[in-house]
Amino acid sequence: MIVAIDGPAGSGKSTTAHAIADRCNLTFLDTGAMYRAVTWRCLDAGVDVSDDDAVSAVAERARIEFGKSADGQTVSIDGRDVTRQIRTPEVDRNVSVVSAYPRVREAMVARQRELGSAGDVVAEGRDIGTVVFPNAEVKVFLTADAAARAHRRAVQREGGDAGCDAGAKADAAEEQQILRDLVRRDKLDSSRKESPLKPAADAHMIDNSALTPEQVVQQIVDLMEAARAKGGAAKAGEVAPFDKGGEPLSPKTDGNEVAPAKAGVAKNGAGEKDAGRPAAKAAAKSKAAGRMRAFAGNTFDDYYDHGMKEFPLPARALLAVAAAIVWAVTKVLWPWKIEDVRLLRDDARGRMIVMNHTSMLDPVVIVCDLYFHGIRVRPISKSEFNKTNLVSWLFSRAGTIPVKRGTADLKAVRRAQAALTRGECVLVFPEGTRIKSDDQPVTIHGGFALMAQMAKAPVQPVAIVGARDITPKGTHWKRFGRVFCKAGACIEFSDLGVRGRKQQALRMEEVAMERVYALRDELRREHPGKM
Ligand SMILES: Nc1ncnc2c1ncn2[C@@H]1O[C@H](COP(=O)(O)OP(=O)(O)O)[C@@H](O)[C@H]1O
Ligand SMILES: Nc1ccn([C@@H]2O[C@H](COP(=O)(O)OP(=O)(O)O)[C@@H](O)[C@H]2O)c(=O)n1
Repeated sequence: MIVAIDGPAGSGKSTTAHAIADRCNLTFLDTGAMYRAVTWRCLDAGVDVSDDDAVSAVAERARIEFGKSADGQTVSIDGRDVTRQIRTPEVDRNVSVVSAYPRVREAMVARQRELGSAGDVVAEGRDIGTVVFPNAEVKVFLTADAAARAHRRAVQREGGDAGCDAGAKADAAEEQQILRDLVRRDKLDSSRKESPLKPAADAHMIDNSALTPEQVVQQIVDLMEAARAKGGAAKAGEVAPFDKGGEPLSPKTDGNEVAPAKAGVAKNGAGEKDAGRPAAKAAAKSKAAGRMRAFAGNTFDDYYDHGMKEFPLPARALLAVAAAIVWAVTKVLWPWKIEDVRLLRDDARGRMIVMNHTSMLDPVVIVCDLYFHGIRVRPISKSEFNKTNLVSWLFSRAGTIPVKRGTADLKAVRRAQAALTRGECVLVFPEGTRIKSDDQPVTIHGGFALMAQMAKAPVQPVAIVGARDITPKGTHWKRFGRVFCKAGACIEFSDLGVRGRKQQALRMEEVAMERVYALRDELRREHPGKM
């Protein structure tokens, strides 16, 4: 299970996350400590924190590790233990500037996913529920009023603990200064362009101004239990989820792995035991984590296994240029428009997008539109397309995941699951082939529901009309013409009204395709003559 705790400074995230990790035997991931460590490294090395490039270079090169000591968790950067150094007022004052740089965030998020990859994590920070683990089963946004938070921090600086001692006092002038710094940092964190501090749409808000730490922990443990009951852990005899190595997951893991584990994260009392778990073992073996290096002999599989934002720089640059060209050309030749596009763009979660299939323009529309809104889409493509190395090369850089049709291609299922869990969208055409006329027989391939279910991701229906007309049956000529798409609301497994994983997957197949065809029919009514 992944538990995401976000909130402003001094709201009790670390205290709460630490206690939950201890109580529920989860890995504790303190993401703020990572931004602090980078900030400390820059200050220590005399790097100007207002220099985006210089700071980003430090972050991209940094090796950040967590460890354990008698006092709790330790953090080191490039081999230096900086557990205490990262908590100074100087780091406090500079960390929000450092954490606002996009390349710093990209490097930290990749490392956080890597550290959390074996699953069973409680991670705390500012963007955990929105960006780092958007498919976390439990998301909490902790708040407390600013004066209470400043008081807690002032007491903490003086070696006390407001959580244990409600009457603890701190120096009033110091407290005022902390309050000013904290309000300034909250403002910077909430107003930055990249991953600002904000609650995820599905986060539970907990204002703990008047709650004890124990009460907060209990509330979250209750939410975890409710989530577990709702998710209905995979039962014996039903669809068995698979880990990265192809082994069925143990009942304790839940398929929420995002990428394989590497050593270095402090696990609360479960280190050795976990190393023996099949999922963790297999994950440790795989290479699918962290940024890929350019010209390092990357294979096609490396591309299928990595997040698109982890592709090497030349591949990302190529994709940006290709997306811009394809967008411009298709907009001129077949002016296309997506109705209700907000439903697609304004959701940070990894979603399984399902669509009717009429032409090669269909994936282009979705992939390009979402690309320019920061959302990466992985189309599932027939492996028959990959006839030559050149095609495989191009398709792998475009983010496609190949599937061997007519087989239970578990590799493709696991790759799609990993992509969804990372927060990427996966695009599937369940009709399997381009449908050129309404009397063409259609067989729906339902694997998409299983992939979504394993990643605990919703399914989003989309329909397209008009694209069929640009390549009429029997010709290769392309006609000009307008193309219309329409996005539907996400369908959640929990809203299907059926119990049991198998039944839910079957129902999802039906409901999702019904919605796709209902959207298509609406488009046909709105744009008479478009098929
Ligand atoms: N519910 C609470 N009531 C009172 N004090 C709290 C509460 N939760 C945390 N604290 C105290 O506030 C201080 C800051 O908490 P911390 O967990 O470090 O916050 P954050 O990680 O959000 O910055 C700590 O000394 C902690 O013991
Ligand atoms: N996920 C995260 C975590 C922290 N941060 C940044 O790192 C700073 C320090 O985070 P922290 O969690 O250690 O801060 P406190 O809440 O403990 O004071 C924050 O003010 C943010 O600027 C972030 O941008 N994203």
